[in-house]
Formats: sequence, structure tokens, C-alpha cells
Amino acid sequence: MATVGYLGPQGTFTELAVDALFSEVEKQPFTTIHESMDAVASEEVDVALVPLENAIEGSVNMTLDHLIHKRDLPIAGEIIVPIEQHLLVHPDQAERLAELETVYSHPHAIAQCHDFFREELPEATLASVDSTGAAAAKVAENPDEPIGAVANELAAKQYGLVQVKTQIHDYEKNHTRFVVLARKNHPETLPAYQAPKTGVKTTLMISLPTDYSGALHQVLSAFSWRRLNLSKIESRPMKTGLGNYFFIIDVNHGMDEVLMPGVVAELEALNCSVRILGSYSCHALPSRTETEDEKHAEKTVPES
Ligand SMILES: O=C(O)C(=O)C[C@]1(C(=O)O)C=C[C@@H](O)C=C1
Repeated sequence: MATVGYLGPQGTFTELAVDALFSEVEKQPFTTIHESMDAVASEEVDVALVPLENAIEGSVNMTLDHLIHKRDLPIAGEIIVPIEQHLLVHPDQAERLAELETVYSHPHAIAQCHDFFREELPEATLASVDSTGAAAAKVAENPDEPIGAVANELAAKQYGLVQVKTQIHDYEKNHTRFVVLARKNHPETLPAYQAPKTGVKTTLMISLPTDYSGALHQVLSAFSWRRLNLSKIESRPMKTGLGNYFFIIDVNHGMDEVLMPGVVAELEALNCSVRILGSYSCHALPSRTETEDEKHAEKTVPES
């Protein structure tokens, strides 16, 4: 059975994503996202599932930067998962919400709830830990302390905590995109995906030769005249000096034999450097409301 590394401990959003994407795999939790990626490189696990992008907070830079600068692991799959953040406390503290002193969570989860804390708990200190699951575990282990965690419903159940405020993320349509990272030339280690497939994508990292006017326009033309739809373009620092950036581009197209190799050849002819980060199938876990809407639509289909 294939092994999947993920950001643990129990009850993280990444664990939810692993359970949604794979059917039969052995799960191996790691304390940090980096450790789960390093474990693929060192062959401790076959693949890792890591968060890459959130609808409210944008890219998970710690994942992206480790992938670009430290671990050249191909992206082999994607799953988009609905994210609902809740404020959890120990049952002994449930009646003392106003006295809450510190709220722990993963920095990306805290960033999704800034408005909530500013408006409802302005005095509380927000403290970063390695994951939402680690935050829930800390609250469970310290029943006498006026502390809380931002985490999900699964964590509330697994750690015996109370959801004192639900849906505390600042914008309603909150989703996180997770990607599967594999080892190069090891397609046989890829476990099967069970979540519904929504399409295919190719992700490219492109750096421009020099800064000249119209350079990005030329890059984008290589996609546009081939009618290749881009779903994301983002620039990140190359970490070689101020003003030096590369681009990450997601294309809604697989690595075919004509169009995508044509793009790469054209960009290389412009002296751009191109790294293909992966070409992969995309999957999604419908949110509870989406599933209810679908059921409702099925029930209300007019009889012909
Ligand atoms: O801490 C967790 O539960 C995670 O899985 C990490 C993570 C992230 O890094 O974005 C995943 C999904 C949510 O967006 C918040 C946190």
C-alpha cells in the first residue's frame, strides 16, 4: 500500500484532504509541511499532500518556496477542499469566552479569520503553531488555561473540544487547493484518486532573461494565440536580489504532444527559463451546501 505524508497531527485540513483524495493509503503525519515534503525526497513516503493555495489568503508560500528552491518534486495531482474555520475551546472554558487570552492556529488559518478576531476578540493574542490540529491538541492538553484554537469540526470531535463560534473565516467561499508531490520517474508509487475529477492542469515556473518592456506580454502571447486558458499567474521573488521575480503559471491543459511543447520551445527561444512543475489531474471535494444544492436540484428536475 502506498504511503502518504501529510501535515499532522490528527484533525488537520490536510488530513481531511488526504481522506477525500485517496481511498486505500497508509497515512504518515509530519509536524511541518517541509518535513512531509522532505520525506518524499528521502523516500520515507511515496507521496506527500501539501496545501498550496487558499481562496482568502492566497498562496501557501512555505510550500511554494520549498518546492521551488529546495525540493524539486513533480506535482502529480490536485484536490480542492472547502474550508470552514471554527473557534474551539476546552469544555471547561466554554462559558468564559470573553476571558480568552490566546488563540492558537496555523498562520494561514489565522490569516483567514482576521476580521473575526478584530471585531469579536480584539484583546486576544493570536499565536502561530505548526497546524490547526496542533492548536487543537494544545487546547485539549491545557484545560485550565484561557486558550482557544482555530481549527475544523473534525479536530473538535477528535480532541473533545467545543465549537464556541462557527464559520469564523472572513469570506464565505473559502477553499484550499492541495497538491500531491511525488518523486521524479516514480509513477508506479502514485496511489489511485477517488475524489471526483474536475479537469487537468499543467503548472510552469518561468523566469524572464532580463527586465525589458513587453517581456511578460510576450510570455502570455505564447499561451493566448494557442487558446490555452490560464487559471493562475503569480510572481514570487527569486531570492537573488530585490526586483528579481519568477512567474508561476497554471494552464488548464495537460502536457500534450503539440501545444504545450510548442509553448515551452517558444519561451526558451525568447531566452526564458521554463521548469515544468507538473501536469496532473484535478479533483474536488464538494462542500456540504454544494452537495445539498445538487440533491435539491435532482429532486426538483421537472418530469418530461
Ligand atoms: O493546519 C492545517 O490544518 C493545515 O492543513 C494547513 C493549512 C494551510 O497551510 O493552508 C491548510 C488549510 C487551511 O487553509 C489552513 C491551514
